[in-house]
Amino acid sequence: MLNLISNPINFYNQYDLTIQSPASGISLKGSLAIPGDKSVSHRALMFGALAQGETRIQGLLLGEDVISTANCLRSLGIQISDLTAETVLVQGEGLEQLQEPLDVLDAGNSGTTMRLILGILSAQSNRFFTITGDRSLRSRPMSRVIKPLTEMGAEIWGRNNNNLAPLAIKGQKLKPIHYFSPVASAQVKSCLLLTGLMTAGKTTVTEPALSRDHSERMLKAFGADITTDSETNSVTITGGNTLQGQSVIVPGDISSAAFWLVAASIIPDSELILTNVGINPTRIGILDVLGKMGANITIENQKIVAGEPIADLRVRYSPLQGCEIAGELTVRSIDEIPIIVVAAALAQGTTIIKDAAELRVKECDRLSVMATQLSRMGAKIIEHPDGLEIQGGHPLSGTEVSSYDDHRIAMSLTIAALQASATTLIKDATAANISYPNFFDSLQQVCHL
Ligand SMILES: O=C(O)C1=C[C@@H](OP(=O)(O)O)[C@@H](O)[C@H](O)C1
Ligand SMILES: C=C(OP(=O)(O)O)C(=O)O
Repeated sequence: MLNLISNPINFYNQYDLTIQSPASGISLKGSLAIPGDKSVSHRALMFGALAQGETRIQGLLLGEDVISTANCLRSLGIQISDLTAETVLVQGEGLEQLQEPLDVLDAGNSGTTMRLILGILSAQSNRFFTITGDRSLRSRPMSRVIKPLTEMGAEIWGRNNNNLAPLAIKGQKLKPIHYFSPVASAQVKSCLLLTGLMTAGKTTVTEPALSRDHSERMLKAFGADITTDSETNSVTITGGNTLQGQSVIVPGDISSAAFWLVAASIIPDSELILTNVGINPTRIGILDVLGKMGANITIENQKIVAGEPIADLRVRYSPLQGCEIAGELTVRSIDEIPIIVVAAALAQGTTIIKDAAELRVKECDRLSVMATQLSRMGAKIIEHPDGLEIQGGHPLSGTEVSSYDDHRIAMSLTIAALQASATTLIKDATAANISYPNFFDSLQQVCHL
């Protein structure tokens, strides 16, 4: 644990972090309980709201994105108990019982909240809804869900030819479709599954590669009629089945564990144990990427909890080599690419990341921001339209960098700064609270001088 007198990690003010490289270096040691999975937390709240009876959620993530989902659902008339309690209770109202809110719903910074809720609202007949978000979310494409929803008969209006929030939705009775999504996106798939749940007949979504399948698993557990076809990456829901409230145990988020997996791999003499991490096969691209790079990670105490596989991950320092990441591996590590860029910058040799154009429409343009901010610290990165080429092994040195208010960039730059010489100032580092509220406390806990 850090001695506070010589603590090199300090908040410079309310938002910005400084990390000063200590002369003797640091190492990371200890055990961390990883906070709840963000994707699973959003779904537990939403499916609980649509179910009959009570849903009990243990391990809900208290990140700002999940709080946005809870606030939207409360504005739609759903009772949700104190989010800080060990078990959060959601009193479900059934499939089409949401109330018309008196004000604009606010999805904050959360793409998952906005896209999944659009699927629910579109099918709430004879009610009118408006939804917006923060500056980042108002610039993210919503036509990817509005287009298929409109094919089902939904009425949705927005800026930029019905693409950008604020959006207005008039709930309707809808008709089922078979949608061939041009992007592998769990948000598109989950949005349409939710609409399909409330629409008579069979709604099918086929995607070019399998995106995370938490909705399929959890909807099935709540009693929905869902079938999947792994050969065609298709999922079909038959509408009309009521959902029944369930007990959900949220696994630790592997996307949050990823920062520690990379940090301990690149910082000499480190060893961390990350407990109760979700290892759903659609989410563990980061383990495959780090495996290809030569990381030393072992998976221990595997078990299935509430329909999701979990395990403890032990990671020890190990010199990394560059590798290529493309195709379905990119899809399975999509949120981890920013921290993979840090691993690649400190690895020997070249890393090539392809098929990652989706990163340009996340909370910020994550390809461009990681390339520019890490290059300011001395990394050698070439940007391509759909990816990055990182020439590893160039030493990093501290300077002023910005998170662009993106949680994953904030945490990735923090880990890079631990291996940089001199002092790094990370503007808007507190963006980390979107998905990892105690990230900096955990960092203090495992940092050893
Ligand atoms: O469904 C989800 O919970 C998510 C899906 C992914 O987005 P896309 O569906 O846009 O790929 C991911 O990037 C996001 O962090 C969470
Ligand atoms: C892209 C992300 O989330 P969302 O799309 O829900 O804003 C993320 O958490 O990295």
